[in-house]
Amino acid sequence: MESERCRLAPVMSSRSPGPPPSSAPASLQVRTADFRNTLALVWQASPRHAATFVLTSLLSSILPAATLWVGKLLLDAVAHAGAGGASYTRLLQLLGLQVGLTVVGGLLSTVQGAARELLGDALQHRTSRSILEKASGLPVEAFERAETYDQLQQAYREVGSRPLGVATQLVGLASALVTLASVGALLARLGWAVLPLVLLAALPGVWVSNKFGVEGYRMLRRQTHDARVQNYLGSVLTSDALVKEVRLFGFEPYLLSRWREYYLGFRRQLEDVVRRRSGWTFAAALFSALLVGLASALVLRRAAGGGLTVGDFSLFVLGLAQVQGQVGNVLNGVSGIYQNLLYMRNLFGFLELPARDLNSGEEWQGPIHSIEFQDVGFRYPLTERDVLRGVSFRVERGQALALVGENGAGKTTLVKLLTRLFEPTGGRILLNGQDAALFSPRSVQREMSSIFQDFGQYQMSAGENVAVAQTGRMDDEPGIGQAVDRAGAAFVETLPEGLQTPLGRLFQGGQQLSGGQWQRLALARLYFRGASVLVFDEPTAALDARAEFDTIEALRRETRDRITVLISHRFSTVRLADRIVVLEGGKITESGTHGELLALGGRYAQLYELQARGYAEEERQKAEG
Ligand SMILES: Nc1ncnc2c1ncn2[C@@H]1O[C@H](COP(=O)(O)OP(=O)(O)OP(=O)(O)O)[C@@H](O)[C@H]1O
Repeated sequence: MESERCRLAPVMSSRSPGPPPSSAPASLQVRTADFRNTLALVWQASPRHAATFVLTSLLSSILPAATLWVGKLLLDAVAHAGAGGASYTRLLQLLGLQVGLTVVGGLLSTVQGAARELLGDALQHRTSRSILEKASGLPVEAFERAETYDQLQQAYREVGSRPLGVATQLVGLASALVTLASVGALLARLGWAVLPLVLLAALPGVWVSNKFGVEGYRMLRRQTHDARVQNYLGSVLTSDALVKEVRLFGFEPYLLSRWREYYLGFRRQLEDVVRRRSGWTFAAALFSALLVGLASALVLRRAAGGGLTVGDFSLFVLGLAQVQGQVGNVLNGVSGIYQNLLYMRNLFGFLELPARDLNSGEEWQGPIHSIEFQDVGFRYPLTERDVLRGVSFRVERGQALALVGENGAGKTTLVKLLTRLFEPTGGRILLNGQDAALFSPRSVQREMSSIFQDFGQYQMSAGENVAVAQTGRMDDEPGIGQAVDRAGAAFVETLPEGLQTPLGRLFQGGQQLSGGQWQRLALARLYFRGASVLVFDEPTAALDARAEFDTIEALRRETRDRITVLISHRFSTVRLADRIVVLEGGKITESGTHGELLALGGRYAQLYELQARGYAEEERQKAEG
């Protein structure tokens, strides 16, 4: 059985890798669809703020040309004022216009910033919710694959900035085009070659930034899996669940050195990219400076010939910076949208994972009276070995069925099939004589309750730890109390706030429980759901002798009008079952009552003898000691 409790959230690294190495490059069609979907995502997150953001951005985009023109008029007017060419009133009018433009610009940019911030927040919330909704609809098997964790991690990383990035860059692109066209028209007046030279000067820098943007993305994409391993190593060092083992065995230095090895690998790749990018960036800057110098020389030649006013020259100097900036914005906008869409694929890729509709199929009604496995086989996805083969048995209401077998025999897998977390890959399961596959998993699961070997220890209140089994009855304190009593979890009453006491070490004020106490609470959770099938996977593993006895008594009691399925390595528990099934290598090798199996003298008898001998030896040593 895999230990899910030890699988820790990947939270330790500052790296932000892209998609996994296996993801194929998306076609143009996919990119176009992603683009549309991203914009839809942004719009739906908050139409009001999205519209405000677009409008204010576009209005702002015409301000630079207007400011340049008014500035030129003002300078020319000042130059002529001395010679009586412009009155003080005229100068004041132009100044008023300039101040007015600045005020409008400030207002637009304030509203734009506020709209962008609120839009970003709404977008982050909406995208996170989509991811969580998707994750909650994924089949259990998806959580048993490393790829799912890669995709989930990548999707989460893109939540914050990418969708807003695409929208901002698109709006920025449109605004830059408007500014470029208007300022470009003003510059074109200064000579036919000036504008093309200035435009050309902006290109190399943008090309370099685009080239290395894509390269950076590919680098992160290659590193995704290793970064997750690194995260895991870091989280082992900071895990409350593992700290005891780590300290005792003293393998912190080993973990740290492996963690650092991964870092050094990432570092080498980063250094390579930074080195090449720096060289290219410098070359681009050099080329750009040459072209700008040429354009300036052309303008100065015209000035020397008396063909330019002071205002025109100032327009050239300021316009040059504007055009360069805007060409950069246009091209960076295009490449930025492209790059952000690469990352958005990670998010959409995750959101497109096939979900399992737990509600598809007929609605199961009423209690389950009988369960029959008919020649059931199972193979985990992407593996090549059947872990269950030709499994057949029947169990009815009022009976307890025990599954026995060595580690890895297939007991938990069988329970996963029974509880419809997985579907058999061969044979069928009959419930009350009807094929379980016809009914929706969710409706069948309502009739089942379980305590798994790796049961949850939820960092919530004690009451919530029980009531999550049936959230419709969250406030049913008497019901929760009864379940707690049935599970022998009386310690809950001694907690500072009773059922309201927060549990676990993760959050402030949380009370930590012992392994056995957590297990009793998980039992209470099992009882809280009024199910007709109860599944106990190692229910006494963490319990002391007294608690084990209580649990066995409870099992007897609970079985009377239900079906109980029990997995245990403790024969003291197993022997009470009405029917015992022995699994070996995924096949049933023996089945019968405790007495029958002992009489048979097979595998069961052998394992039982072994355990009994162990107990007898213990007793003898105690007596002697
Ligand atoms: N998610 C999985 N993907 C692939 N193989 C799996 C998966 N889970 C379990 N297995 C394999 O299936 C086999 C049966 O595992 P299972 O957990 O059912 O055994 P078990 O009898 O419950 O063992 P234990 O007594 O140790 O809990 C094992 O060989 C195991 O490696």
